[in-house]
Amino acid sequence: MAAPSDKAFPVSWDQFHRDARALAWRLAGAGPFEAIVCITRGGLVPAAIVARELGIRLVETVCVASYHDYQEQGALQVLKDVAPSIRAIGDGSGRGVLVLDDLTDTGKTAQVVRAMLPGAHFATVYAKPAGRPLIDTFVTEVSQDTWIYFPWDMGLSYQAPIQPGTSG
Ligand SMILES: O=P(O)(O)OC[C@H]1O[C@H](OP(=O)(O)OP(=O)(O)O)[C@H](O)[C@@H]1O
Ligand code: HPA
Ligand SMILES: [Mg+2]
Repeated sequence: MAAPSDKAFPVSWDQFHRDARALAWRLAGAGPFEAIVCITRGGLVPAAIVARELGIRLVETVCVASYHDYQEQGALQVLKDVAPSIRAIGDGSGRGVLVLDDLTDTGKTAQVVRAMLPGAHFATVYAKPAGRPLIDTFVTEVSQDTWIYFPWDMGLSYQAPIQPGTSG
């Protein structure tokens, strides 16, 4: 089991939209892409934004789950594979396919999907150092001991002041 992350990187909807759009700008020169494969569930959100920016209407999912408890990675499960019609792109290599996820952490998820589509272009909005070598394009790198808090996982709540004992 990995050590719990002690730094927090909270991301608002606005910031996520800006960062996903910045990813689309970087990807605009890396294509053309015939299809997007998004790694659910986190990849669904950047996939919607990038698909809109790059005009890609063929969007497929590969369903992978590994973090079953908060900050704890368990056995990686592929719940749904990539459709044969998408695997056939690029003469079966995946060339011309854009694989999208919200982030790469240990890189294990990207590694499993890379084995399915070796020639595909892999992109994430955020990357940690261990996963970075598996990703072709990303926007922001955070340290390995940082936990990224996505807007769909959060709600408004009271924040204690940095200086203890000074709350009003
Ligand atoms: O690089 P790794 O260490 O493999 O971790 C990265 C993966 O972990 C999270 O997905 P998760 O399995 O939690 O499922 P979710 O997208 O449904 O939240 C995240 O969305 C990435 O897909
Ligand atoms: O830093 C993270 N944040 C959210 N989900 C994650 N899944 C793996 N790492 C992370
Ligand atoms: Mg995921």
